[in-house]
Amino acid sequence: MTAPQLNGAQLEYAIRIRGLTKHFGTQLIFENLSLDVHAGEILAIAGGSGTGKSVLLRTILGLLPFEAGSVEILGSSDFASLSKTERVKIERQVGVLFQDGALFSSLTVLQNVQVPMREHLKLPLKTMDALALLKIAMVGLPPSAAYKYPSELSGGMRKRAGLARALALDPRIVFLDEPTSGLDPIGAAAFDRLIQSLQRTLGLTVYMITHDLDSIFAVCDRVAVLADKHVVREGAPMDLVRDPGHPWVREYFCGERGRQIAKAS
Ligand SMILES: Nc1ncnc2c1ncn2[C@@H]1O[C@H](COP(=O)(O)OP(=O)(O)OP(=O)(O)O)[C@@H](O)[C@H]1O
Repeated sequence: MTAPQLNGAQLEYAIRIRGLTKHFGTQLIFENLSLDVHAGEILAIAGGSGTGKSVLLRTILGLLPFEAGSVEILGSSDFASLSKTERVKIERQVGVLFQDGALFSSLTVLQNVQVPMREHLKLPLKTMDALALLKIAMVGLPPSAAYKYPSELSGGMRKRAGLARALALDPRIVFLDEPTSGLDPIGAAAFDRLIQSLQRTLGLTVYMITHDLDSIFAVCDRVAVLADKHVVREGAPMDLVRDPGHPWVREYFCGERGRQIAKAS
């Protein structure tokens, strides 16, 4: 596993969040939330509905403002204080797979994968075609999928196409928003294996929002649990089973299904 580097030095943390406070109007979403994402790990973000998993993702990506705290990505200064040029440099090293794949319906898979390339790289079309086909193969799609439109693909294939687009610029961090939701258990397990193999081969840091206990135990190095407006528990999945430390964690990880999966893994 190759850890991300900054000016030649290995980075310990891919993301560092400190003292984050965020409101929507009068609704407090995060209060003094801190979280470290280790370089080269697969981190699951879990928590009940409405605890802010998606808001945290969008906040890290700089898509939502916040009132206090800091977000550092790949050894940068606080993301919010970066110049436009510095932000673009970081953004190029980050890939995102949104929940529904967020593909453009009027573009083929190949064209979808090329969207970030067109935005950030100045390459001849032939080179972009070759690169996009490579990414499409990397996520386990057949070459014929490249020329299909999203509506012509199964849900699992759309997720893979979205992942190919997230990998378009060879990112160092990949954010996945519920990557296995809507997939049958076999498709979900195959997608988990794909993520793990890409993470190992490319040395990626993976930040994955998930409700899927199978995924958490199969591929995640650590889990961070959101509740009560901050991260209430983080650690290896088995550590959370042994020592839940919070009622939601106990209910989720130590219920019958959690215990069964933990026992089998
Ligand atoms: N743009 C917005 N404007 C106002 N409130 C918002 C906005 N986006 C999210 N919220 C609120 O922030 C809270 C956290 O929402 P979020 O979508 O992050 O939850 P979640 O943990 O991802 O939930 P789920 O697991 O159900 O997807 C919710 O109360 C939601 O209503």
